[in-house]
Amino acid sequence: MAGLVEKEQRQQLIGINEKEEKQVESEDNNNKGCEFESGQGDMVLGAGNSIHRSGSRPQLDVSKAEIQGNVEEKYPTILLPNQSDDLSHLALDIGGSLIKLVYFSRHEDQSADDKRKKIVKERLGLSNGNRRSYPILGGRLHFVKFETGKINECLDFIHSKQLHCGGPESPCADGVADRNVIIKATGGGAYKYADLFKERLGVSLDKEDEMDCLVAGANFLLKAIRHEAFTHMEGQKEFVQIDPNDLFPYLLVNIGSGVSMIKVDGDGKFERVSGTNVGGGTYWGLGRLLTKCKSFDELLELSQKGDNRTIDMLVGDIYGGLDYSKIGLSAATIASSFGKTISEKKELEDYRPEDISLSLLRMISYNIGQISYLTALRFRLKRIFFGGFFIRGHAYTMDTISFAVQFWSNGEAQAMFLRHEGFMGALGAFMSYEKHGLDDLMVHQLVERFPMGAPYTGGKIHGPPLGDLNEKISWMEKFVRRGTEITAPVPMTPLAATTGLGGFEVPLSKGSTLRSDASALNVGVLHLVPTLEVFPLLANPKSYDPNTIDLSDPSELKYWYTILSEHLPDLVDKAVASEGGTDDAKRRGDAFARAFSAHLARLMEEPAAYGKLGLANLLEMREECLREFQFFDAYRSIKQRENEASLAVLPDLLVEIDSMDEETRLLTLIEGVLAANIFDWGSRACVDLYHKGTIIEIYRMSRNKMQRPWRVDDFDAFKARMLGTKNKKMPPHRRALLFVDNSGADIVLGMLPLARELLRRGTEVVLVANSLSALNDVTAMELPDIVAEAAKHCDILRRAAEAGGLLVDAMINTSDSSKEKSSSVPLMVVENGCGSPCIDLRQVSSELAAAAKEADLIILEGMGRALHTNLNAQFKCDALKLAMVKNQRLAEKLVNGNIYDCICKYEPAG
Ligand SMILES: CC(C)(COP(=O)(O)O)[C@@H](O)C(=O)NCCC(=O)O
Ligand SMILES: [Mn+2]
Repeated sequence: MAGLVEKEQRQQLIGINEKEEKQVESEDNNNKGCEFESGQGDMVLGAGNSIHRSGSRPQLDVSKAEIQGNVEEKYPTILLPNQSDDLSHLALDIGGSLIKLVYFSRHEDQSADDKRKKIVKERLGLSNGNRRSYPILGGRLHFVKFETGKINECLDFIHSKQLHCGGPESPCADGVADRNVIIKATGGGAYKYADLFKERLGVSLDKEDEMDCLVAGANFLLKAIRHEAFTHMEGQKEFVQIDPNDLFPYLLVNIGSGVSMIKVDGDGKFERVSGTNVGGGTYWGLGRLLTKCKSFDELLELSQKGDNRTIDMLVGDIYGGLDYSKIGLSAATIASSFGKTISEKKELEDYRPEDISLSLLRMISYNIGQISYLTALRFRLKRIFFGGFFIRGHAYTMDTISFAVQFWSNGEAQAMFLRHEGFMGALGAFMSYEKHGLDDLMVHQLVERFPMGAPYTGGKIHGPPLGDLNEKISWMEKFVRRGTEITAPVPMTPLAATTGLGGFEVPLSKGSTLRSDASALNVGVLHLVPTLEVFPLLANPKSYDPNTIDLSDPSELKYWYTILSEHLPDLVDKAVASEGGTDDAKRRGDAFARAFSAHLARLMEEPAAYGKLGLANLLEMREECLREFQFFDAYRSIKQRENEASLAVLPDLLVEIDSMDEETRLLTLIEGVLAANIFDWGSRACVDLYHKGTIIEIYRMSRNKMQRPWRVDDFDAFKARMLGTKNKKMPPHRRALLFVDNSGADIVLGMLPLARELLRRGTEVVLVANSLSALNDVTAMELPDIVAEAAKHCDILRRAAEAGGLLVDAMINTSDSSKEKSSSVPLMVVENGCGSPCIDLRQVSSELAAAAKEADLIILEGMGRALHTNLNAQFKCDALKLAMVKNQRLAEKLVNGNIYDCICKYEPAG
């Protein structure tokens, strides 16, 4: 069994259902090839060790499969030791102008094979029984596009990434697939280019129906991606929260060359109920004839500089400049598209192509919006989602459609758009591989992250997202060599004003800032983390928003952009030093700085590029970006130094604390946590302080300054719950989750002494720490060693740590300590599933979710976890939020206070 658990770190875990499990077992026993069926499709075990499957389904090698965990479980997990990591897949949507690719790559497992995880699993009774019957592998979904006219670039890309063979880990001979590999594809090009794919890559394209794919893609996006749908009115993008349980029915309007209106009633349940032949093809066709434009994008770009009033007949033209207010029409409303051209003695050449393009665009968008609304009305559909190549993120198009829907519905209905709309078909094709299990993925299992590579390059790059580190660096260098600034693609400025009553003013001149199609389809990389769960103690998971600071306020965004930009040189120095200051590290440091700056610039231009942007996302992006350039722990040596210094004074602190009465002790402990939270390498002000004294001097100074009342001071209420009052005795909490923050004094002199007090009172303590490093935050990997060191000076900690299985080595040495172990409540460490200074409780590790089930007290510590995020979060159990505010602006904004003010916010279970 132990061997199995260890293997789990290296091998993928695959859940199968009962029936299959027996078959796998029997296959494994007699090791003979035979066919086995599953509810999900056929897989054929070949003679020998490999498995062949029919059609295009993923290949699983189930040879030497072992059941992991309890065989009595309904859906036990099995290990597939011979299954390689190459369950990568690719699907294509080959349209007339663009080829869209969706492909999957496995996560590199950054988590180490540590004993802590094994113990936590045992203690918390964590099994893999909740995994579904088919695997969703941890990995990333990438979205890439190419111009169809440059299909060879697309083939080169697939070839370079070996996507047609199953990913870089399983290259195929001479770059041509040696077996009959079949790739799912949709769109007309799946027919047109089938031979080319066969010739160049040796693969066959399995054609999937376009509409099936479209609907499957839309359903997946709407159910599984948090900020997928948005409204777009008068230039304002607003994300709409879709309840996946209340999605159907809806109207999907796909605007391609023509327009299809599809009533979607469920997964795979849809009907094309209407449509119009006046669509994208009409705009492009008529536009080409009338303006001589060479491409759709060029035509669209022209419209940016257009004034349709020279072409369209407006209500004001008919009514002598007045509104026709009796029927609700403003003077600026278009009475007749192109109507003005009949009354004038002008020829085509007398009109500006820009104006023609805008008139056409407005005519067609408006018409589609209107018919869509009427169709929705006919079928009593509340929601209308628009997608298709015609939209391609173009703000003016979306505004016009939205306007039409709003106008004709009297404000009752709203048009919605999808961020990944350009990839719906490709995603749907991808989902038609039956074993991915993507269809029942849930929002909390997907994390959208900023893509590295192409997106920074100004919108005209059709190249691949960058894969390995060398590619990333050489890509950066390419730009440096050329002296090209890495710029974020500039979004369109969609600020066309309306006149209110049914007509648009002329759009602002924005020809130079139009974001062309190539970048409009940029979306993040979707990280699939099947083990993530919603934190079970959230009182209102549906309305929970982790971010306290809303970055949709431009001045707020500008402030944090400046802060993070200013921190950058120092961070790069730390990161490079943490890797020994080698030339390679310097090169990576430089590349990281450029990539991060480019991301920041991109978000400044278009904050909602990857969904709703909060401060926590920015702080996480910085950490993700460091990891992309292989800086896994930039503050490694600082953390070590601070841990050692703090552990040296811990025994004295504990003696001091133990000499106090219960009440003074509790207050001193809370003060201690707040004071020690000053050791924060993410705060500019604090870092400046560290030059002025030693760790211990600063800690003393901080403690001496602790003066109540704190800026938010609920200590008395917390004390009453902990110690009771004269009239009311209170039982200890059963289990407390302590979300710890920084290394050094923060954990050693702040949170551990508090944990010790809780343990002393009979409360189990679970220290919740980061899975991956972020700034100087302590990680779950590091904590057992720190606890072990502290335990050398303290019996309470030692016994609890032993009871919690934390002192594994110590337990092995003292065999009879197991009896003693039972005399204490346990102290445990769990990872939180994040690698950021903040925490989004919608997506936490399964360990934490399991630990939370017994918990009745939560203590969130630090600015990232208790202020930037979760300050307003409500919990089902008692919650204490402790932090020192180490930023003047934040102090003013959140608590009307000053830098170094403290927050002690206690909220009893609701
Ligand atoms: C990154 C942090 C949230 C970390 O704070 P912590 O959670 O460690 O208390 C915080 O240091 C921060 O918000 N820093 C940026 C602001 C500044 O430099 O003032
Ligand atoms: Mn921190």
